[in-house]
Amino acid sequence: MSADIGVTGLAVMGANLARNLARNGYTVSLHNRSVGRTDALLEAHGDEGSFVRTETLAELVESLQRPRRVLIMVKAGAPVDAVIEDLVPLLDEGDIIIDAGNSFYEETRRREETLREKGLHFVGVGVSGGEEGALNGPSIMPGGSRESYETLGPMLEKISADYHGEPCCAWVGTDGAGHYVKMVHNGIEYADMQVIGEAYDLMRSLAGIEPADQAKVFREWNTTDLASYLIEITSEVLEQEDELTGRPLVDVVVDSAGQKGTGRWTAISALEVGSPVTAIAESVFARSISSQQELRAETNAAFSSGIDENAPAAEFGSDFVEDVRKALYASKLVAYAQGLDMLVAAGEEYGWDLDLKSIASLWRAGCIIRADLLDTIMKAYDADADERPKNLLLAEEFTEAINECLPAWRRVVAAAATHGVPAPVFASSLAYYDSLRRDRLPAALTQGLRDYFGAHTYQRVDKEGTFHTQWSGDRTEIDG
Ligand SMILES: NC(=O)C1=CN([C@@H]2O[C@H](COP(=O)(O)OP(=O)(O)OC[C@H]3O[C@@H](n4cnc5c(N)ncnc54)[C@H](OP(=O)(O)O)[C@@H]3O)[C@@H](O)[C@H]2O)C=CC1
Ligand SMILES: O=C(CO)[C@H](O)[C@H](O)COP(=O)(O)O
Repeated sequence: MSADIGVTGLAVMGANLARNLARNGYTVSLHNRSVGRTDALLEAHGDEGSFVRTETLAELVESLQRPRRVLIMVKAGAPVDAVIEDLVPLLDEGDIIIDAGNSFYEETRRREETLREKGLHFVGVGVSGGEEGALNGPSIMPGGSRESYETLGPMLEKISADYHGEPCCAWVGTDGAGHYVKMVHNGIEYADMQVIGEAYDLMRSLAGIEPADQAKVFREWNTTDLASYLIEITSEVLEQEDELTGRPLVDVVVDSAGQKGTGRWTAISALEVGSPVTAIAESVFARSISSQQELRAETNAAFSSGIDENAPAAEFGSDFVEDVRKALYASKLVAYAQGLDMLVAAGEEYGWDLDLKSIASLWRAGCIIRADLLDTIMKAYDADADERPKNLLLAEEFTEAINECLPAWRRVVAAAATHGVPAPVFASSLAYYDSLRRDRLPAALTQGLRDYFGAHTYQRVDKEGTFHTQWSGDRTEIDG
């Protein structure tokens, strides 16, 4: 029997996607560089659907119906190129290679261009949902040609997460657009997790709420406008007790956050397209600082917080917890606003007509950043182009929410600074909001300084033109 699709790369994600495809009625050919993974999958789950066991890529390709669809789910980077190099001589014009890993979008653009010249479709697909999502329905963000989506789309939509009858899968744009959207999803994921961490740290350090009690707080928050997958699993992580020591498990986990690259790429790309994703970038830096273990230990020994130990203890009760919830929600909105802004900037840069409403719809289920607020985000972009908000914060629902959270947000950032608890994303999100909101920024002074030392010129608020002042000369202003 010829298979509908081949999957190569059967670690956690590939194996679960293959099972998901088979459970949905597709015949799936299986391949992995080391055949042990293929056999392990067949042994444990071979009865879940129709699978074809193959040992080589040639056998995999041979087993597929045309046009052939080969889904690669290997480690991002050089392994993807290695697999493509081995696959290409085995394929014919019109066949489709799908890279569903977390590949860097520029590499996807390069691969797509090279393979297009050979008559092959190369589809970079963002997949989110981790192990569980890959099996039961992930959020899927496919790029590549529209033509390839006609063949591939129905299959991807069928295995994607279902949000009230709608698939969390839609074509997002050509070449690297799918991987770009997934990358920004992960950037938001970084910020979302960081603000959760800051809320936890503040409630623990200032209000003395232990992890098991915080689990209850997060569970309660999950019934508010913060409701989301990450808030839900935070309560589960916080209530977990370490079997070995009886302590909260979170206390015996090394406080050094890993990162595989997507957050860093988001920050780099944002700098390149000129999009100020301060919350996302700060959350990447927060992970970097956390992993500077030796420097942190030395600094911890060298400095104190500088807080007056004899000052009367401040009260951090239930009002503070509610303030933290509001600061968390406002900062989370900023992270989404920044991620979506960045997509608009990247769309202009790379020629993608990214539809923010559709993208928000893909994130409503299956993915790590799924949250109730995505429904509201979708509605905010459900308008004619000239009526869509320029920034998510300007959507009516969110303007009201920010106004409601603002006093609490300021109190929390002030408390964090006063008491020496780092809250980089709470603080930078507030600064972002204030920067957008203020009528004048000190950028005018920056322009003056640039003009002073480099004759970079400036514009005036009261007349057209470009001007230069002879700052160190007779101080006259001349046309620039
Ligand atoms: N884990 C997650 O939650 C998520 C992961 N992703 C992305 O999905 C992809 C797969 O992730 P995951 O399942 O965690 O697996 P890994 O990223 O750990 O990759 C392991 C797989 O890559 C294969 N591989 C590595 N090097 C090569 C090579 N040179 N040639 C051929 N195959 C190679 C391995 O084969 P072998 O068994 O022979 O070593 C194995 O099948 C990655 O891009 C990841 O970033 C996306 C969303 C969520
Ligand atoms: O894509 C994912 C979730 O959406 C992966 O889990 C990814 O590994 C998360 O990034 P990092 O490992 O850098 O935290």
